[in-house]
Amino acid sequence: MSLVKLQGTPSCFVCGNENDNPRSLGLNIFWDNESRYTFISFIPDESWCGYEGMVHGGLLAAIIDDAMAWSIKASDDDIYVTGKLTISFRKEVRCGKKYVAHGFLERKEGRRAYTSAVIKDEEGNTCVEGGAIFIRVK
Ligand SMILES: CCCCCCCCCC(=O)SCCNC(=O)CCNC(=O)[C@H](O)C(C)(C)COP(=O)(O)OP(=O)(O)OC[C@H]1O[C@@H](n2cnc3c(N)ncnc32)[C@H](O)[C@@H]1OP(=O)(O)O
Repeated sequence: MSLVKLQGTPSCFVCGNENDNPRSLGLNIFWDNESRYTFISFIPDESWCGYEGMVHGGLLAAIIDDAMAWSIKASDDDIYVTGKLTISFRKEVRCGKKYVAHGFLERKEGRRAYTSAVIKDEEGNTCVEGGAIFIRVK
């Protein structure tokens, strides 16, 4: 692994900082230059829950969205917004356990960027899978 820390977006709910967005999760985004994916490590706390002890799926979708957005940004300064987001929850994500998210840029076609992402637990099990089409803003 050869991880580079990306700057984050100060106001972002996922990768922002507490000064610009007190409600941000404040997650650090890294880019792996060798494997060419984003790397986000996190340990959810109880405030992330839907059902008790189980992390809210919408919040996991936000992390997946960010992991994919940054997989484009790592090699492209243009602004892309999420046009279509798909997500599959394969295994519950529990508060207090450690997880990693990876986002991959698959390909670009015109203004579209096709991406994918996963969230895995410490044992390497895939808990969440995502895919998205991002659209480059004119
Ligand atoms: C990396 C740093 C930042 C990290 C933090 C932020 C990450 C978070 C990312 C987000 O969550 S962004 C917020 C959620 N997304 C939005 O609010 C986007 C709202 N939608 C729009 O603004 C417009 O619908 C959009 C800019 C996506 C498209 O409108 P346009 O009028 O510019 O495009 P147009 O409709 O002409 O379509 C352009 C191309 O995109 C394609 N397209 C548009 N929407 C699509 C869609 N939903 N699914 C698939 N393809 C789509 C469309 O078919 C077409 O393909 P072709 O060029 O090949 O003809």
